[in-house]
Amino acid sequence: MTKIGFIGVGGMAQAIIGGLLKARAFAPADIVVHSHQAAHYQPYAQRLGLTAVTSNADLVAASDLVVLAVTPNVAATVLTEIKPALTPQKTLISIVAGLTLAKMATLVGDQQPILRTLPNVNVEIGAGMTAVAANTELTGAARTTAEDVFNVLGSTTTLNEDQFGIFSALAGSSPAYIDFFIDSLSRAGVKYGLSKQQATQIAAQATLGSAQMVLKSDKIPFALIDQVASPGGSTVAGLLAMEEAGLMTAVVKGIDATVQRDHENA
Ligand SMILES: NC(=O)C1=CN([C@@H]2O[C@H](COP(=O)(O)OP(=O)(O)OC[C@H]3O[C@@H](n4cnc5c(N)ncnc54)[C@H](O)[C@@H]3O)[C@@H](O)[C@H]2O)C=CC1
Ligand SMILES: O=C(O)[C@@H]1CCC=N1
Repeated sequence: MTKIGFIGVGGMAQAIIGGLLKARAFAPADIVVHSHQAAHYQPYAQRLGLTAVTSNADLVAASDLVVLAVTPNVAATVLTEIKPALTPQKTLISIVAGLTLAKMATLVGDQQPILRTLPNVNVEIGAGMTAVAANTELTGAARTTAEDVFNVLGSTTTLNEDQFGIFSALAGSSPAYIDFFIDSLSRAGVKYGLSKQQATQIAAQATLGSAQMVLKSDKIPFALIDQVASPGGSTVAGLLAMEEAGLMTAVVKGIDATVQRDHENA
């Protein structure tokens, strides 16, 4: 059986592991974990029945797929550390925002098959959106095996690396922005007397249904807006007030700041 190892067991690694376990894509024991704080990963591994190892090198030795899930500031150090344990039979999968295939190859060698990915947190419930880019060493069955890790966790799209920055903003960071929007809707509901719990359920379901409608419909979002905004009705009044407060500009400015920081971190 293919074994998948995670270097770094923070929020994102746990979202991926949770999604893989829910999809029954890997047996718990075939998921190997290590991070620099035993107190964090050992109880987690024990609770889920994962295999915990005590060093990054041991993790690489025990894994066919090695997922780099550390923060960007330590990624280069970790790749240099694991280089001696990597072989061309193993696939290195990075989820680190801003870390290019070329930079990884300089640290672990040109022969290493590598898949650069950018998943989002919704992989945890099988509703993720993940960008993938493979280097020239990753081909055939090995590439399929690596990409399938993310196919079982939701949708995937192959992207040129120069588009990872905008993808990271639109899909990687946006769950936080969409949660912000849902919370704003829900807070408005509380203002009008709904309980926070009920208002959040209503706002979240309306957001979910609207996203599904955009994906299923052949209409663009602007046409769907017109379908909701009845002539002389309440929705158009709300839309105009939101736009007067600068909703679209606020969203685009937020994405600009996200993309800029992603470039700075690269
Ligand atoms: N949070 C998200 O929604 C997304 C995060 N990412 C990327 O995922 C990566 C991890 O992000 P988070 O999980 O949010 O961060 P996090 O801070 O929750 O997790 C980082 C993990 O790395 C471990 N670590 C640090 N130094 C280490 C070392 N030398 N050896 C082994 N493990 C070490 C930490 O103990 C921790 O478990 C980042 O590179 C980020 O860019 C990518 C897409 C989405
Ligand atoms: O905030 C971050 O840096 C990462 C990248 C995409 C989502 N979270």
